[in-house]
Amino acid sequence: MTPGARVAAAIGILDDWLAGAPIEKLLTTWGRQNRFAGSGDRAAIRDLVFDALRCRRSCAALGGAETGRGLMLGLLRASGQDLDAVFSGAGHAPPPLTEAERASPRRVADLPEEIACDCPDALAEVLRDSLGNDFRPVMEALRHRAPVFLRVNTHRTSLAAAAAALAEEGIATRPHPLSPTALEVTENARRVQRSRAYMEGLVELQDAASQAVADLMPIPPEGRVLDYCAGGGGKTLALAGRAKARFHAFDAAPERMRDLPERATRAGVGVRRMTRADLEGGPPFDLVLCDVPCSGSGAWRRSPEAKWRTSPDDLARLTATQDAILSSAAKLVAPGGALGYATCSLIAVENRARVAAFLGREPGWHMIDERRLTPLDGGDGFYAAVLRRT
Ligand SMILES: C[S@@+](CC[C@H](N)C(=O)[O-])C[C@H]1O[C@@H](n2cnc3c(N)ncnc32)[C@H](O)[C@@H]1O
Repeated sequence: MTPGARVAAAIGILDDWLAGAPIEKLLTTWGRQNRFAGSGDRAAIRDLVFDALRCRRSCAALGGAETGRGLMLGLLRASGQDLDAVFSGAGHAPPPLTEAERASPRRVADLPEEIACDCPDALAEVLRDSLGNDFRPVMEALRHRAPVFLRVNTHRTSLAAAAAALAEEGIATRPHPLSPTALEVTENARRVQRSRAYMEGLVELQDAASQAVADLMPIPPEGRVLDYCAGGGGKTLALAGRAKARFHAFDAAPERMRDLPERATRAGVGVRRMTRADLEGGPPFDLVLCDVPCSGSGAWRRSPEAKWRTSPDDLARLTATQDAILSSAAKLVAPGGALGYATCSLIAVENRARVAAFLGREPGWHMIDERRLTPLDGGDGFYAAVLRRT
């Protein structure tokens, strides 16, 4: 496909997204309906779409309209590309620029602050309150692609040996200060999932801040550990890779854990999936981690759709769920045991405020550790706290 044809495809997908369709579904449908497009074309179109979504407000302002065409025009204008070469009208390329489009603003720096930093209107106030002086730099960081990180399975290998195995396959990495198990991929990230190191379980794809959250959890040697919101098991495996203990995983939507046994086998660790009945009848745990559902605002670089589709009502529903999860999970912790709370959110009401509310309503707990990370630390934004039962 020509660059113009790729842009035309991205315009169509963005128009459907603006009409309310979910982005992953649109990209999959486009791939199915355009089987002539190779993997390079599909990846390039995906990049264009995600780049425009991250910067929706500024792209629309620079493109003169909040349409697929306006967003792509704004995106290409912001990166200084030759618009007439892409919007040529030749072949499958989009039609040439109109006079009005030529007259749109040219530089992101000339736009008002909240538009220039692509802050969603609906959450602007809570983001400003939560981030304080970091508001502008964090929102700016969220306008760009996230780095690719790997977690080295230190159960199987060392950081240096994993980096050497990846380098043999042309994948360049470097250690990252957020976690002793983290490698940042600096070249050929798209090769990772086909690499021997990945397939043999030496490394997993996992954000470095997510690894830092697992690092904060006090794993009792030989004790019983429960990942209470296990999902695909990213945190479960990060915990199990770190220490010898008996690891268990639970999720209110058990189907989310379906790949966990295969991933655990690849990593060479044991994880037992639990049902609600197992939890109700079983002995307590020495550590229970609640990696709760949240706005995902710390991960908006990877999932930019959520940046524009999360409302204050969604936040209210999420905080109620977070409170309920903390209260249920606390009942599963043994005396003297620990309760971990984690979100990939930058919004204070989902973070420290939830822990404070829990400590206010449940006697016999105190906080022993806490960490707040933003994309300025290099990885996704995360919040984690560890509470001890007295
Ligand atoms: C942020 S995701 C977990 C991600 C996962 N820990 C990881 O690292 O890959 C939150 C998970 O909580 C689960 N969940 C939602 N409500 C729950 C509840 N009341 N009890 C337990 N899990 C719940 C969701 O199904 C979802 O899989």
